[in-house]
Amino acid sequence: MQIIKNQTIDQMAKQIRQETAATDDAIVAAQVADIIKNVRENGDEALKTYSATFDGVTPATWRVSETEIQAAMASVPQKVLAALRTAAENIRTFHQQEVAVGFEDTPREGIVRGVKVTPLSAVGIYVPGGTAAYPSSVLMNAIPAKIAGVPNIVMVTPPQKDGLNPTVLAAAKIAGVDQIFQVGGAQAIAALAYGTATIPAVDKITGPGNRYVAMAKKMVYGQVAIDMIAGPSEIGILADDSARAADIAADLLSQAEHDVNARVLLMTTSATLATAVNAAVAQQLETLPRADIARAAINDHGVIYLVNTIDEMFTLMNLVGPEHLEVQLTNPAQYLAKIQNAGSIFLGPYASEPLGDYFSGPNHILPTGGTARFSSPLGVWDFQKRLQYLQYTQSALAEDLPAVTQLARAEGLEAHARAVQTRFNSNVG
Ligand SMILES: NC(=O)c1ccc[n+]([C@@H]2O[C@H](COP(=O)([O-])OP(=O)(O)OC[C@H]3O[C@@H](n4cnc5c(N)ncnc54)[C@H](O)[C@@H]3O)[C@@H](O)[C@H]2O)c1
Ligand SMILES: N[C@H](CO)Cc1c[nH]c[nH+]1
Ligand SMILES: [Zn+2]
Repeated sequence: MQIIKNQTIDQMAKQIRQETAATDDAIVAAQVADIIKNVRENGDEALKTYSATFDGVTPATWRVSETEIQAAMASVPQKVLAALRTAAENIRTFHQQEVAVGFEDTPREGIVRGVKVTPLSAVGIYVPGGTAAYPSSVLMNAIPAKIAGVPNIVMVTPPQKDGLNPTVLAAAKIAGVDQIFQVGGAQAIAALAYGTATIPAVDKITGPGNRYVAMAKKMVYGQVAIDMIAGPSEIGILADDSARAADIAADLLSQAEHDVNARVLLMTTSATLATAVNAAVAQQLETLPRADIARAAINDHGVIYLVNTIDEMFTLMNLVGPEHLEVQLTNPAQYLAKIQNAGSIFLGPYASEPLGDYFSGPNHILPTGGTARFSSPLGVWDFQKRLQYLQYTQSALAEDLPAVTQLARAEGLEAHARAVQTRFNSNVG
């Protein structure tokens, strides 16, 4: 990894801003715009072309049948099913605490105002499947949707030459997904946004994916809602001399192996640790099955910042706003207050990032590319919406009438003033 040292905090901040901006690729944008247009105009025919081109296979049917799901379930080893079920339970107990409830109040006699919360009617969940299978992303998407009460959860995932990964289908069964379609990439996002003859249009699309998927979600926003930009994985680690180089290297590689575009950062006050982490990364890469992907990510998007103080680390990491942030500093919990921008935070020497990817309960669908400045982890809140309501008695209306008509006329909106006045007149009259 490149080591940045002997620079001022302003110089390092400038480099971080440049790296973050570089993730929004104009070539990808143009390609994805084309795919969306084609799917919108040509529906399933366009899906066939893109599946053949990008996935090397056009499935005989887009929809996965119940028989295929049952067969997949039967083929998954019991130990894997047990682990999936325990993970599902941990995710469920965590997310049940996120349920938003409405309220109703009576600010004065005769006035009732409130907010009612309702689930979205139909959501599309994207489950990645380009270079790896992601049963964990099925659980992370579908369980919060289920808790929110969404009646129609439509899953899409890229087709595979040998059929869909059985553990992905088992996870969908465990989580209660309603329909599964084998289509991936930007074309799947376009299909969910606009609908095709076989794939239903939904109200919101959630879930992670590579840069094509992330760009497509960004582009269909407005036609449908999206959860966030959840693109290629990222990890930022803050470490001092108390951290073990081998542990840091392992966690950096855990995210680097996702994608050649994954971003991995270490900020440390220790020059000795920086050198040791670099050596450990090189050594661990030698035995990693997905070394090619991880090496490309480390070489192209891997940086170690050697900083002067712990405060500098937090200032710079808040500029990055990484998807995952590990705090491997002495007494890590004391630093929570200093963190403003990060998707998910892992404190101390034992909270290794993959615990969050698979198992412990917090969601692994998280904002990337610096968007943790304004986005949050996927949660039950993403599958709920709010409606407001208001009711008045006649005497409450009489009391508020003068102020409301004043405000309407101050805006030059006479019809508004008359609407309220008329209601009052007709009711007294
Ligand atoms: N941010 C998060 O919350 C989070 C969580 C899990 C995974 N991830 C990320 O999800 C991604 C998974 O990526 P993946 O590639 O394995 O699966 P994917 O399903 O995201 O992407 C595969 C699809 O990309 C499309 N594609 C591939 N090359 C293309 C090209 N040249 N032009 C147009 N489309 C193309 C194809 O349609 C293919 O089906 C990784 O980047 C990983 O880091 C992010
Ligand atoms: N680290 C990914 C989010 O960036 C989530 C994941 C799923 N499986 C393994 N990892
Ligand atoms: Zn991961």
